[in-house]
Amino acid sequence: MQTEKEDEDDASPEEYVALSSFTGSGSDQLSFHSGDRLLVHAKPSSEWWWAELHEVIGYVPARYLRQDAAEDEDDEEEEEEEEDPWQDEEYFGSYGTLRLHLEMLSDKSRTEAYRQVILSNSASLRNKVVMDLGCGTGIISLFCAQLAQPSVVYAVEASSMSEYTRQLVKQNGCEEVITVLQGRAEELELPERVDILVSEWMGNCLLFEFMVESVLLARDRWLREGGVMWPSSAALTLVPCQAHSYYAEKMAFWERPYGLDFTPLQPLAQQEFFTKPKFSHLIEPDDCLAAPCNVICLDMYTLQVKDLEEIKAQFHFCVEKSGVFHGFTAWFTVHFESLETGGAAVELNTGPNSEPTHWKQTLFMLDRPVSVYTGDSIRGTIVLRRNPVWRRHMTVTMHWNINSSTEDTDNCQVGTKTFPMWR
Ligand SMILES: C[S@@+](CC[C@H](N)C(=O)[O-])C[C@H]1O[C@@H](n2cnc3c(N)ncnc32)[C@H](O)[C@@H]1O
Repeated sequence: MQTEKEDEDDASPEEYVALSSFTGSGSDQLSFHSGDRLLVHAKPSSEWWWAELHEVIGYVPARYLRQDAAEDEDDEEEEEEEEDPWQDEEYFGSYGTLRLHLEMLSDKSRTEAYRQVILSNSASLRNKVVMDLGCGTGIISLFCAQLAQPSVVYAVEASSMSEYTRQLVKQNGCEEVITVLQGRAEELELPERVDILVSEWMGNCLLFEFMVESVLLARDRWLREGGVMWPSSAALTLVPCQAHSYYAEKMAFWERPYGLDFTPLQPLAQQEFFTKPKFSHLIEPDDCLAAPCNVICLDMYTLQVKDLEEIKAQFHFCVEKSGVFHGFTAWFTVHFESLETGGAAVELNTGPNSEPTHWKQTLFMLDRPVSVYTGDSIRGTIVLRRNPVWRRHMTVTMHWNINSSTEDTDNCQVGTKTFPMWR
């Protein structure tokens, strides 16, 4: 009797087209460019397939491939009917429940930053028209109505939470000022342009969920000439770091549990725990091996939706203390410009030197830790590539190069790794 796997191996390879470029890490992953045609020989897991390109064979991430449109038009039409690339039902479904709103409102640093922006700009907000895009429970709109005197706040919310937002607005006596509009911002009509567009759109590693696209589209459509964006700019910060306890918990554990050698499970552990980034990581400032560096800076006035497809930056860290380089940690900061003459900008920093927020930080583990020494340099690039199909997802590719500072070694170690978030 043949096993399923043998059946698969015997089948003739299927042709797939690459939706976007991919740079393989390690010797068993295959690199390819957008539009390349690959022959898939086997699908050992739902995430990684065994494929061939120009007579070279290796593992490829399944989510980068799609069957040829010409061959499979009917299937594709069916698929597209079934699956929304924005996954709005799931996305807005989760914002229709209290769990996420409780998490966000309990995050004092986050919520207080918005409160502070409004309070410190209350004089300038007088008689202004405000849009609060993705108002959720309406907290930012309520701050505007209570702490300043805008002429109107359009509180836009696509999830079913908006029904409660209306009640909260009424309950707090703000119905004269706040107009709650239920629907996707992209599909709504406002009676006028706005002076201020405020939104809390940031996701893990700044961009995940890509709500920022809705904000940019609303800016182009509804913000009046000279109007203000809050946040006004955003930065992604990166640092090479140690992660001893996470490494011990997920990888070193298999070295000798109960006195037995379980190391054959380590490659599996690497695939299972280190392929995707770890959200909700809290890095100790002491675990930073170098000074953190702002790798990406986005200007919310000039950023374009098309810029989000691929954001690439270079980094150069100078190792400040010897240790084990387990990976990179990323976090973001947003700035809110002041409207008052001489007023200070407000900053919301989600890094390890500020009060922890509900985003915490994002940890990207290398496949193998590397010892580094004071004076070594770590140079490289980071590329945030939006998923061409699943529009709320992206991959983060890091390429790095460690140059030793010690004279007796001519040691240059190079690595590349692509992390899906999540597809
Ligand atoms: C991160 S939450 C912020 C909620 C609220 N502003 C706060 O600070 O607590 C983002 C909210 O935006 C809503 N949202 C996301 N994209 C939207 C869009 N295109 N149109 C309308 N609402 C949207 C979500 O349903 C969610 O409630």
